[in-house]
Amino acid sequence: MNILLLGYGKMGKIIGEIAESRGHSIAGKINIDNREDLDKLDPKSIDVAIEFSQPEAAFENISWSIQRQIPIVVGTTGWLEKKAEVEEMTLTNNGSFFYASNFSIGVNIFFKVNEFLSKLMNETDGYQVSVEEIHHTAKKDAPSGTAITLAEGIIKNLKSKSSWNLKGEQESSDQSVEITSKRIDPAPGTHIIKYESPIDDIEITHTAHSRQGFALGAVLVAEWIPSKKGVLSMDDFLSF
Ligand SMILES: NC(=O)c1ccc[n+]([C@@H]2O[C@H](COP(=O)([O-])OP(=O)(O)OC[C@H]3O[C@@H](n4cnc5c(N)ncnc54)[C@H](O)[C@@H]3O)[C@@H](O)[C@H]2O)c1
Ligand SMILES: O=C(O)C1=N[C@H](C(=O)O)CCC1
Repeated sequence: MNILLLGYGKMGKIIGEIAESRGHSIAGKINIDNREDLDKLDPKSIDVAIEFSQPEAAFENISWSIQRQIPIVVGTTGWLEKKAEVEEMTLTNNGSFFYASNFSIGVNIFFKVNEFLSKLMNETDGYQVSVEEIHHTAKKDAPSGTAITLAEGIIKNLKSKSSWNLKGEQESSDQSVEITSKRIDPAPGTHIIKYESPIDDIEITHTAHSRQGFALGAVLVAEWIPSKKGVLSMDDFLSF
């Protein structure tokens, strides 16, 4: 496949290496300082675009791809206020759009464990749930997209919770899942769910040791998406 990399920073570079090692070619490596190179590309020669840029850039990159009928796999976080607009654009243009807050297979197993645990926690009172995420200091958004997905998984399953808040930025309440964001180098991504009570604590953790798992997941989805249409997610891609 011929893959366009929209965003060629820490993630784009690893994705490019993995894609080439799997026999793919790279149609372009687009960054903030060479966006004009997009106009030199023949959209028909591109099989799929992979977008890992930054929150302010994602919407424009996604729109560019969808309007040219190029399937797009998006990992950029922190732009979700525009997701409904992108979904509508995808359907209007008969395009293919895939977003995941986290492409690691391990994290997607962790998402399911989180949902199962939060369902079980309806059976008892007295535990206070919270989410903590730890990432490197260059990360632009907080909370992480993964922490938001985890909080949404809790809200969907734990009857006592209906919203989430970022500690130190937004007010907390009894109905809210509090998320704490920490920035410590070189953390590629750690997420902790804690249920605390005076008697005991229950804690589950996912720790990424590198960015390799995120990048491999994005390439696997890029290999899968060209034959698919519509608004797609990890639940469509994974069989668990
Ligand atoms: N979903 C996942 O699994 C996952 C995993 C890791 C990172 N991320 C997210 O991916 C994004 C990128 O992470 P990173 O660590 O590679 O960041 P990074 O800062 O290392 O790289 C971002 C790159 O985007 C480029 N960029 C900025 N504006 C652009 C534009 N208009 N068009 C094209 N490129 C542009 C920058 O020049 C930079 O090289 C972040 O939002 C991060 O949260 C998601
Ligand atoms: O390094 C980042 O930035 C990461 N972003 C994603 C998020 O916000 O959840 C995934 C983990 C790494």
